[in-house]
Amino acid sequence: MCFHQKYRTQDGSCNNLQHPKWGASATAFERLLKPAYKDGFNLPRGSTNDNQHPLPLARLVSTTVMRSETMTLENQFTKMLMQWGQLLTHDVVRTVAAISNSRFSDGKRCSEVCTEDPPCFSILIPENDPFAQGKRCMPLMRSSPVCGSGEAFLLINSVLPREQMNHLTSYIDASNVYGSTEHESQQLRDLTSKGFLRKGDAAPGSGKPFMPFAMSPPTVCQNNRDNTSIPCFLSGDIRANEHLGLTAMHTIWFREHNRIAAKLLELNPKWNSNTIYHEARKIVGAQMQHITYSHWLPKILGVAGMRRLGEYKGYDPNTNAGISNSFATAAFRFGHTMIDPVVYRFNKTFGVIPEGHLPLQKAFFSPFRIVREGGIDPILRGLFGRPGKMRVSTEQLSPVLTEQLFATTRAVNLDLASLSIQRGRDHGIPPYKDYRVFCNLTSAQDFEDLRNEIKNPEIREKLKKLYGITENIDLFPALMNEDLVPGTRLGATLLCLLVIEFQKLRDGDRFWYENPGVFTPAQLTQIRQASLARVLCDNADDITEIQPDVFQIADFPHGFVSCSDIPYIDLRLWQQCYEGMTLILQLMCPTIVFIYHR
Ligand code: HEM
Ligand SMILES: [Ca+2]
Repeated sequence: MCFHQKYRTQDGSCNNLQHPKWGASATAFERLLKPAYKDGFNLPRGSTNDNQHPLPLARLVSTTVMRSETMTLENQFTKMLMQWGQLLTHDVVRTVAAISNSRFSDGKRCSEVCTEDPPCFSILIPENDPFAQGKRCMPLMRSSPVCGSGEAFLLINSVLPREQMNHLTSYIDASNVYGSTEHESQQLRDLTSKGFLRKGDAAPGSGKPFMPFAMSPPTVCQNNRDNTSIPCFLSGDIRANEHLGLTAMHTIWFREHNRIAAKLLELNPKWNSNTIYHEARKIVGAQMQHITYSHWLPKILGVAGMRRLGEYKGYDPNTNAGISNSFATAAFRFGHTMIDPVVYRFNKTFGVIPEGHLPLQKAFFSPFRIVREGGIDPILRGLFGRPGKMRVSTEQLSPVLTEQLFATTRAVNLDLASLSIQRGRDHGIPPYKDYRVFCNLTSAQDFEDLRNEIKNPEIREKLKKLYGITENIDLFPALMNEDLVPGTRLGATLLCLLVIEFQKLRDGDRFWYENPGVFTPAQLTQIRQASLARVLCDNADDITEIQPDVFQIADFPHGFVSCSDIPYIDLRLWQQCYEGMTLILQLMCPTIVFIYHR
């Protein structure tokens, strides 16, 4: 039963009143196309005993068409374009992982046995792999299936194909700050205060708080090699410590909640702690939606994609905003091809800090570098003060990601490209060819038929050598190897898949910030003032100058303005009027408050 609630639930349920589970946490991913499993319902295509249409080893695909030593710099956008993409990912998708990393049959670790016995689906390494240093496999465990899926019922001659689950609320609702379940949100809230999030230690200098630490059990972050024992930070999404840029962004948004909560409390001393919490949460989520759709997406989708996305026409209760499996497992991983292998760290004048820049592998799961090496500001300046990595079809993932992923915290290094390819097979993602048809592109019978989207003949030749027939081509590597549609940062099929998903996330969200009634018109005008630059100015330790659009390259001091010149949300529009007023005065109240404060 859904009651008409004023605020989003913590787990996203009851956003759609007719279909309460749409977009909710811990529900199955949507499917754009029927899943493709070897046996029709459970076994991944390309598992080793598949000799009908043998697929190349995921790792071989990775080293052949996904790994690149060279990198071209963006000519328009900063590293923040990548960073926002990852933060956004962690608002909308986290696949529920396997419940164990050991073989069910005998408890041996998947990383040791290198087999495909459940839940292991190990990534085998070709013998002549030049970078593998003698390893036989990288561990991968199959994602948890939805209970009862992946089964054949012989008696009634029916199958339920294996489906995977999203742990997060699909909606862009800042669940990366607040958590995606009631339990998570309670752990993050300071229940003794009036609507604030729990704080950690104070940052030296500014005194602004870090996020609290995740206490017991010991976290992966304590594993760093200098024997310091700084645990991971606790946030709404468990991946917040994955690398320093992401952790810095989480810190900014956690502080933004408390900043807004403090202002709302000042304006409305009578509000109770739940009202403060939910009003602040609503404003934070709305800002994330606004930044995503007004500032970030236009740079990714370009004019062509934004036209296809169309204007917002109001909430559509028939649209299911649940994330689709292909978006999680392939399409939105396009961000992996925008990762620069260096974490830049700048001081106030954009000189390098004494501790220096960092190779990316030293930035994985290392919150101690935030606590001990100058806080979040240097990392944030590195994100908006440097051009990003350009998406180029011959330059995909840096070797840091294909050879040294999580090297500091794991016994066996991982390869991000192999993980995505193997994960696609684990999830039964149909081949690239089928998505082309779904997107109204030509059906590729032959590798030559890919020439409009994958222009480089060498890449087509490599794909042909790897896959043999076009029916075999995995979705992820093919999407990544498409040439960019002019004015966008995406290839043709990828553009189609992202437009569909972002339409659903907007139109299927009853609490979408522009949906009439969610905010008053005057409040909405204020939300539209929001920018990431403003959030950085307000919540970094000491960032006083910034470019108004932090995704756009600016070369300090050119293009930078003082923070006092960046528009802000005037929270006085959230001041509630006095109780006992007549209806007409209550309606006019926000305007009176506004004029009064001017
Ligand atoms: C340094 C930056 C990043 C690192 C180290 C990283 C690492 C990872 C890892 C290890 C996975 C899990 C792979 C698997 O086991 O299947 C993953 C998943 C994913 N990543 Fe990233 N990533 C980064 C940035 C990004 C960016 C910029 C985007 C998008 C713009 C992105 C989108 C995704 C998506 C959509 C998934 C699937 C999530 C899921 O289904 O649970 N990532 N990433
Ligand atoms: Ca969410």
